[in-house]
Amino acid sequence: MSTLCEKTRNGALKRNLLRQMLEANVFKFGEFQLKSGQISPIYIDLRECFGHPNLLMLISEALSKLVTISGAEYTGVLGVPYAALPYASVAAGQFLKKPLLIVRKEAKSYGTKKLIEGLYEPGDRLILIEDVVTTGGSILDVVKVLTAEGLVASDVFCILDREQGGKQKLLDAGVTLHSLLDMNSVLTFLYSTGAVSDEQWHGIVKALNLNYTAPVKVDIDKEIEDLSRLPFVENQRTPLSERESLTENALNKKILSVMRKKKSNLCLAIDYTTSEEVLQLAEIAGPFVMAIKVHADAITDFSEEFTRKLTTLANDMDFIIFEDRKFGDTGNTNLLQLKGAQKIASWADVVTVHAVQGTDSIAGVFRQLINDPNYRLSGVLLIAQLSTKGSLTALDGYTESTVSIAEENRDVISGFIAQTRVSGFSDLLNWTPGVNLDAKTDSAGQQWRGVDEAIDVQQNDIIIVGRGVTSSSEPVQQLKRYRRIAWEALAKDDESVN
Ligand SMILES: O=c1ccn([C@@H]2O[C@H](COP(=O)(O)O)[C@@H](O)[C@H]2O)c(=O)[nH]1
Repeated sequence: MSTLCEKTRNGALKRNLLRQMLEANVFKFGEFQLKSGQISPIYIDLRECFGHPNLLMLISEALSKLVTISGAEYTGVLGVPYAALPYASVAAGQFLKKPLLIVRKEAKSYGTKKLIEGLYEPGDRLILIEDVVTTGGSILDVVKVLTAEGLVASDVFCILDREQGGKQKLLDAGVTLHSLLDMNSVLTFLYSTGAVSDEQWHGIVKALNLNYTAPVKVDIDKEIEDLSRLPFVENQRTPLSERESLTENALNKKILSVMRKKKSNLCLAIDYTTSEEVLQLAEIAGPFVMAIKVHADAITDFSEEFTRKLTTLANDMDFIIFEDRKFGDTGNTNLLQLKGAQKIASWADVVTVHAVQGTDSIAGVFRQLINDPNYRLSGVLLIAQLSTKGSLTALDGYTESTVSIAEENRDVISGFIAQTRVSGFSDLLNWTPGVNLDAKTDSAGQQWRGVDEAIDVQQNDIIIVGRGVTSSSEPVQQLKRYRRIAWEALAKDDESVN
C-alpha cells in the first residue's frame, strides 16, 4: 500500500503537504533543463512554498517530526544553502529548539572569513536540512566543509528525494538520507488527482530514468485533513491477550481480562443525578459493559449506601468503577479530596487526573493510596486530550508532555483519556469519550464521532458512551448496539479475541 493511503498522521501529513503544494503551483509541467543537463517534463519548484506561510510551517513541522522520529542525536541544525534555509530556520527555532547554523558557498573576503556561521564547537554533531536531493552532490560538498572544521554530519533530512541515486551515493559516504516525500509518492499523488495523465506519467518516468513500472491510482480526497484527529503513534495496537500478559499494572491486567471475558470495550458514562437512577441503569448495563463511569459530585443524594451498592454490583457483575473527578491540584489537596467527604479512594477503581499539575503532584500521591490495601483505588487515567471543542489540551506539546508523565509512571497510571491513541506503550490503555452514533454535538462544547472513527481510525481501546445510551428510551438496545460495534472494530485486527 502506498504510504499516501495510510490512515495515520504520517499519511495525512503527506497528503496535506502535496495538496497544498499543488495549490501553490510547486509542480510545473513543460520542458525544463535540470542542473544535471537532463531535460525533464516536470519541475518541482519548492521555492514557491516560501510565498505560503502555512505551507512553510507545515513543511518545517513535518521535517522536525521526521528528525524526532529518526532518533538522531545532534547539537545543531544546518540548512544547506540556499533553498533549504527557510525550512531549517523554522524547524530549528520553532520546533526542534536547537541552534541554527549555515554554511557559505564561498568564504567571505572580509571580517571573520568564516565558512560556517553559528554556534558550534569542533566535535559537534549536526543534522542537515535540504529541500530536494537528486544526486546528493551538494550535500557531500557541505559535509566536506563540515568535516574540515571538525564537525560531524551523518543524517540529512530533505523534503523530496527525487530517487535518482542520491540516497545510495550519500549512504556510501556514511550519510543517511531521510525524506518526507519521494518522487514515486509525488507522481502517484499527481496521477491520482488527475494533475498528471497516464501519458505524462510515463513521459516523466522515462525522462528521469525512474525505475517505476505503472502508475497507481489511490483514493485521495481534496480536503485538508485535521491531523489532530489521527493517532500520535503509527504502530498497530498489540493483541489484547499479549497486552494482558505483558502488563505489570494490576488494574490493567484486570481490565483486559474483563474485556476479553465479556467481549466488551464499552464504558458507560451514567451522568444521572440521583443514586437510584444510577444504580438502576448500572444493574441493567452490567452484563454489557467493562466499566461504569460516574460523576459522584453530580449525584444530589450521594451517600455511603450508594457506593456500597455500586461496589456490590461491580463485584457481582464484573465491571470497573470509574470516578471521573479530574483531579488537578497540589498533591496534598488531591490526597485530601481522595479521602474526603466522598471517600473516593475507598470505592472507585480508577479516577481521572489532569496532567497540568505536574508529575510530583500526581505519581507519588496516587501511588501511596494505590499501594495501600485499605483502599480500592487501583489506577489513574491521565487526561491527554479532552473531547470538547477548543480544548486547551490541543495546545502544542500538551499531549506529548502528558504522555511522558504516564510512560514514566506506568505502575500507577493505567492509561489516558484521549481522542486518539497517544502512546506506543501497549500496557497503557486509551479510553475515549466523545462517542455517539446518532449525534455530532450537544451545543455545550461536546464533540461526538462514531465508533469506527474512535476505534479503527484513531486506535483507541475503550469507548466511553454517555447520552448515546442514557438519553435513549431503549437503553438495553443501545448498550447492545454500542458494545457490538465497538467490539467488532477492536476485534477486527485482533485474532486473540475472536
Ligand atoms: O474529554 C472528555 C472527558 C470526559 N468526558 C466525560 O465523558 C462522558 C461523555 O458523555 P456523553 O453523554 O457521551 O457526552 C461525560 O461524563 C463527560 O464528563 C467527556 O465527554 N470528554
